[in-house]
Amino acid sequence: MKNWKVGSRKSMLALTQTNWVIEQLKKLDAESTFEVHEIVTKGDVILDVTLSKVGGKGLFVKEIEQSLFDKETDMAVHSMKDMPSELPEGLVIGAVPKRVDPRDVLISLTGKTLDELPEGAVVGTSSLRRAAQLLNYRPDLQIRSIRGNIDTRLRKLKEEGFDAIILAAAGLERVNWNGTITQFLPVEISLPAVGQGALAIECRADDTEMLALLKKFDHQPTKLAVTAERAFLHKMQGGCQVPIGAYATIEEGAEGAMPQITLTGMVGAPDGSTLIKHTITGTDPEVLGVQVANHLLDLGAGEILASVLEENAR
Ligand SMILES: NCc1[nH]cc(CCC(=O)O)c1CC(=O)O
Repeated sequence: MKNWKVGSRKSMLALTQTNWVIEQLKKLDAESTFEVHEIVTKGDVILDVTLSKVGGKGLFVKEIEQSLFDKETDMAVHSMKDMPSELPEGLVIGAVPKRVDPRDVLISLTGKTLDELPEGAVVGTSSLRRAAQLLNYRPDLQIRSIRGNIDTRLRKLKEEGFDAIILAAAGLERVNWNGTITQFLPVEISLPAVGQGALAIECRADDTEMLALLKKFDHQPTKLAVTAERAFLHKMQGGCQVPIGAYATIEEGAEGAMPQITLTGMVGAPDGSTLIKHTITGTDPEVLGVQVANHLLDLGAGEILASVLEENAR
């Protein structure tokens, strides 16, 4: 019998995810109770600046991690894509639940798909990754920054003159707003952010009781895929504010054989002029992430990322 304290951001999406995780954990451990602690992060406070310019990794997780260290909370539910590729010493990801749809989606007021949007249409996104890929596919589009939680962005779509906005399918699915989606963008056009569609449950590395509970909730194929994507991100030295995407799929091996991981990585110039992508299949997620990253670095990804960092410093 234990009362676990669960840290969460205050947004509708964060609280929905946290409550969903709690429901699942209750099924695995009927003895325990859980209480949610709402925590405001830097990313929630600074809303008027493009994410890539706010700077610093882990904008949405730092304050929550501090509360874990201070033992004000015992676990925290994050969107995996908001997690920096390296965790602070003393904290671990205790469970990676099964991933939901990893794709980006287009939401347009007129119901027009990406191919049908008129010449010069205004598309809202503050993600350099999404901008790079959209402009590479449709150089005529105008990309405009849009910030805020998903409810705010859907309101701005209507009120601020966007023809369309791009969001993650996962967030909309979790809050039951799939009905707003006009088009699921194929990963060949918009490679998702590292970890998109997955959750990370973070806890203290020495909390064996918590770890034992979370272990039951871990989804191995998702963990393998996300590990490969995050190894790639780490080698590219990127946070969530860089024009980097990665997506891994898992093919279960025959009886006793290792699952096959197919990882695609992407780095793009935010103006869409250059897009570098590469896919490799292997069995070791860490090795695979580094291999894909090294291949992209050989093709000039380092120069693209350096010029983005320079742009942000201005
Ligand atoms: N950038 C913010 C963010 N962080 C996690 C999600 C939801 C999707 C997910 O969990 O992968 C979103 C919204 C979005 O990108 O549309």
